[in-house]
Amino acid sequence: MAYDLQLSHVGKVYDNGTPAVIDFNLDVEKGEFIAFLGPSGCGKTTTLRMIAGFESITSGDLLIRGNRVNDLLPEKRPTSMIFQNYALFPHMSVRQNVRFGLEVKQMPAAEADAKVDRILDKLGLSDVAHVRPTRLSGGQRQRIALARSLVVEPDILLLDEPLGALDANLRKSIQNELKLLQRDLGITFVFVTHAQSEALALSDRIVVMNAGRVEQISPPRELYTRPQSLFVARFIGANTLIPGTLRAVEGEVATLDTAFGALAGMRPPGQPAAGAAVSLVLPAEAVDILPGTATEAERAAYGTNLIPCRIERLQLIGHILQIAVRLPNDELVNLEGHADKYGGRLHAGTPGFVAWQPERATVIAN
Ligand SMILES: Nc1ncnc2c1ncn2[C@@H]1O[C@H](COP(=O)(O)OP(=O)(O)OP(=O)(O)O)[C@@H](O)[C@H]1O
Repeated sequence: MAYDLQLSHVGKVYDNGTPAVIDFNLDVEKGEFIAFLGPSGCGKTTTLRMIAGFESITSGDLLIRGNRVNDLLPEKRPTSMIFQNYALFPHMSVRQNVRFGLEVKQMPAAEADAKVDRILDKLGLSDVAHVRPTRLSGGQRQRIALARSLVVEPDILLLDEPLGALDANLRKSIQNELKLLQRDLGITFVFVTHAQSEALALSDRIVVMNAGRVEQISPPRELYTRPQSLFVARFIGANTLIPGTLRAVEGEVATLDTAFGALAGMRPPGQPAAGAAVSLVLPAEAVDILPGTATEAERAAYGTNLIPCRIERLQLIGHILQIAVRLPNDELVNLEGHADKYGGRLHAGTPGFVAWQPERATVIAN
């Protein structure tokens, strides 16, 4: 398999001794959309800058299309980078901004003009080609930055929080544009964000980072439904974590002993031994709430995965029922479900059960 981008045991220690990135491994296929996601300071930008060549690599290897590029200058790499503030030249027109990279490459004028025309057209900027970017909106400036990066036809486009400066509505619409553009061009995108909704909406795979290390690399849905560490379970989605000790693993299902009795979920990665400290990760969307009046047969469908609770609050918003329940340990859990599913059987101030099927929850080692 030929990869577009490979990071093999890549590490970065800054001159002041800060270990910003530790043993980073990732193979990216051509045309993939990869997001680096994690809290502030976890090493996302440093990793992106190492790929671009703006930051040196302390250890490991960086390969682009099979060629080691550790020591290659940024302008010699087949990458283009978009910065959060776009770094447009204010004294140049949109067209001049976009054309700049081709001039640096000393491309013949006619060829450069044709390429610039094409990309301005593609991004809907032809009408403002002669305007200075300072007079344009955030969304338009974002598109100019994209045009300027894409006109040089990079193999890999690197984006550092490119939507961070936009308001929520514009962000949504540019997200869609970005995804369509990426599919259309078929080039590899590596995208840094600390907004999980953005990473989940855009990426083929997400790299979750924590304190310089990679926690998990997975497609969005898998990250959501099968977190592999407590950090990921806390960082992504809305999960309730129930601590316990591992009792047994049978096939794909693990049972753990908890303060609420024996509970079951999908087995953890690796081979933790019986008695190991583990947690059950219960995604909000995996939970069914049963009324206290549920029949024996209804309850039996969940095996031992039933925790008595008190239904504290119900609020109907459109056809979505928002439910707050209190567990026996006093923890408040917020859930929501389609109103039809509950058909008026739940009542605030009454007892109920939190219930789930084992395959909808995950057991992970602490
Ligand atoms: N030039 C530098 N010199 C020394 N330390 C640095 C430098 N740049 C970043 N760091 C440190 O390296 C670590 C990783 O920083 P980095 O900017 O890569 O994180 P990030 O995940 O991109 O954060 P953010 O989301 O806030 O941009 C942090 O501890 C940061 O303080």
